[in-house]
Amino acid sequence: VSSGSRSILRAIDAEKGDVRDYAVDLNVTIFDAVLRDTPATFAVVEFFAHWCPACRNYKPHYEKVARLFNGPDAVHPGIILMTRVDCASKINTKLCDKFSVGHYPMLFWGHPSKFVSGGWEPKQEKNELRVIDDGRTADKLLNWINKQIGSSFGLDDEKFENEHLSSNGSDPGQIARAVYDVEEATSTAFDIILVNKMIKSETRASLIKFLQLLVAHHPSRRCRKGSAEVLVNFDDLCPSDMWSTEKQEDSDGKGALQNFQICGKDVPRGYWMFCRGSKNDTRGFSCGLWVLLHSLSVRIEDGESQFAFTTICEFVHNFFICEECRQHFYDMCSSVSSPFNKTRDFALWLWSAHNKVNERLIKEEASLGTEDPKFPKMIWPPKQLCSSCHLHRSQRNNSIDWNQDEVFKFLSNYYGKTLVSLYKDKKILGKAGANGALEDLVASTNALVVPVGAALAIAVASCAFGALACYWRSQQKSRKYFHQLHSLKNI
Ligand SMILES: Cc1cc2nc3c(=O)[nH]c(=O)nc-3n(C[C@H](O)[C@H](O)[C@H](O)COP(=O)(O)OP(=O)(O)OC[C@H]3O[C@@H](n4cnc5c(N)ncnc54)[C@H](O)[C@@H]3O)c2cc1C
Repeated sequence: VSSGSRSILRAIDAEKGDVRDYAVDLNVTIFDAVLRDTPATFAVVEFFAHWCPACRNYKPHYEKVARLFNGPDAVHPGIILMTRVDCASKINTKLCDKFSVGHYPMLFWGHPSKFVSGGWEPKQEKNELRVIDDGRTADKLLNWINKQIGSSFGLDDEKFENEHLSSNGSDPGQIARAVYDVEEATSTAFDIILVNKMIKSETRASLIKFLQLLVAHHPSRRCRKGSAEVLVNFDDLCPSDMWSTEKQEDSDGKGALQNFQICGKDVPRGYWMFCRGSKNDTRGFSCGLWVLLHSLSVRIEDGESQFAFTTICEFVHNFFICEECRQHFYDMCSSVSSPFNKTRDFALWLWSAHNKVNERLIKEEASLGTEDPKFPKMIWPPKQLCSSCHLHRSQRNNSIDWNQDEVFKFLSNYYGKTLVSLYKDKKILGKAGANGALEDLVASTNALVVPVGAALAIAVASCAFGALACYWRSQQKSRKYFHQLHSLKNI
């Protein structure tokens, strides 16, 4: 779930008495955004009225089904978004009229996008939404759904015994679901940085460099936008005394960044679509971080490859809170002797570094029994994903001989185009308003607007440094003007 997902998650997390609500409460203000941006393939919308006794009695049935599909603990995540709209709430009157709601509860089924700016007419032949006519109990509703999509979901399905959690080892299309994980990993990485107070004088520059890389090359537009906002307001958001005792008292130690969401407030949390493990606590963030790093590595230009290399090495070293991981990664970074000057070389280096980690973990996890049985570590990509990448297996040490041109081609496609192929945030930024300059800036993928290497040069920005610098300068000017005005008023 993306846009509106914070409200969704709040709704999902809301505890009402002891009964947890899984269905997402929608109203007219968030209806389109939530349905437009959910990563789920299907949606159910229940129109009801809070005063209607039949609706009250129906609620536990609906919730039993919603439990399977909604929320971070969903048994079958990312397939169906279950929502409800209270037609007795005045603001929703027009919305309910659009769907010709004639009785309560009335349930609709369809592709989420078909609900957006849409409606339903009883007599229209080509209705793209269907009324669920046989969903009066949880059993019946789930049966109806199973018939629509050929599934065999059961009300008693438990988390992680999930036949739909297909291992992503053989289907290249699966990576398209990871764009939401990359957003979640980015947000999580920044949360970790804040909670652990990792922005220090010696790590600031490396964070700024990483933000630059994100502004220019993050596969998600809203993460590019958020990163640009952090970057241009860096001094305000991350003042050098941000962890001082005084500041901590009034801001829980997170400084002005506390309420800032690097990828916007609506990114999915706790979902891990591509990176969801079949056991609790496997995969998730570290998988999402790898996917983010690979996706950056194939998006950079040749001329940025050395910058990307040092930036990622420093980021992992300073901010990846897994001591063993960052130490191993740092060792691999340190063993590189000559600078990168091609995207290809850096992308292949990162791929090979990841495979070295995989190789180590294959043995380690097998001996400790800590592997995720559905997602065993492997030297990657397996033949099923890219047969042309494999030349043959060397007899001597059983290692794989790779066709590196093919591997690079595969990586570029997989972490480039395919990763963003299902992405739905195209309209997320809305109209260019006060932040127009910033929005233009992140409008296109690979909008390289910050001259890479100019990290701190933004602080002495001239417009020659591009749109971001211009934007930063205009911010500074209005800020200065505001301060002057403020001091004048005080006089
Ligand atoms: C920088 C970094 C260093 C780490 N170091 C360690 C460590 O030292 N010890 C440790 O226990 N854990 C380490 N981890 C965590 C570990 O690598 C895994 O992320 C974690 O175990 C979850 O594994 P996973 O099955 O989700 O697949 P991951 O290894 O996280 O991979 C995610 C996805 O990337 C794809 N992939 C796999 N291999 C490659 C490759 N070579 N190139 C491109 N794509 C690939 C696959 O689709 C896979 O599903 C590290 C993580 C990161 C981000």
